[in-house]
Amino acid sequence: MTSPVLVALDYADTIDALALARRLSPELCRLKVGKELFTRGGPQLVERLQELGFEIFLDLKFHDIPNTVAGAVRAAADLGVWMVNVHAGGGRRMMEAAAEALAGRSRRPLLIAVTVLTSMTDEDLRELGYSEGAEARVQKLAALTRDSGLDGVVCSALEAPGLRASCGKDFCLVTPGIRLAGDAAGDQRRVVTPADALANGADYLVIGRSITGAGDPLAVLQQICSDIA
Ligand SMILES: O=c1ccn([C@@H]2O[C@H](COP(=O)(O)O)[C@@H](O)[C@H]2O)c(=O)[nH]1
Repeated sequence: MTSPVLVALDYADTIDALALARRLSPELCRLKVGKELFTRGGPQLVERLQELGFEIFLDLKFHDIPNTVAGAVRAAADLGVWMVNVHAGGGRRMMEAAAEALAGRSRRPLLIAVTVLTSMTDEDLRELGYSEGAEARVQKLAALTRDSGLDGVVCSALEAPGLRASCGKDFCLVTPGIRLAGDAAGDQRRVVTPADALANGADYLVIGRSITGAGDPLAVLQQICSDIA
């Protein structure tokens, strides 16, 4: 599997999610299961997607006290997922507890932390009381994530060049907010095309509605894969 594409299965119905998965191919993408679909389908749905041959990014963005997050990350690892995440805003002790929960496993998921959601702007951050903009805040949270022993971060591909420079080539950069040229941004604010995201240094591209909302999702996925090959 060399494709960097992670298709976000944001469905309200497990039947629709499984139907889309059956139209796609594990050769072309991994699948991301987020809060809505997991709340509908639970671990059984993740297992069914894995049985179809897909590696799963369990995008539940855990953010709680260290003991609780450690337990949640352990449960995700027991499910056999490929990647799991927490919120960097939970702080060093929370992230260290999450990393520690996976230590010593022969096979463990990649553990990454969300920095600043790609739906947020500098103005949104100001409203929350942060004086720095998204770029600076992402840098700060990524440094804390790396120092806490995690594998990488979720960020916008706009921040990828700076993070490559500061965090090195082995730090995993997972980038949602991906839009094909001409697609509506919707609720996303820091958006980048697939080719530009990879050129900026992203490792993985999270793509939801540009694929799932298409008339022929497989054709769009194939086009993206051939454009970035
Ligand atoms: O900062 C973040 C973190 C996670 N996401 C998730 O990625 C997908 C994006 O879907 P699109 O339809 O391509 O906008 C979605 O599941 C989000 O929960 C994010 O967008 N930004």
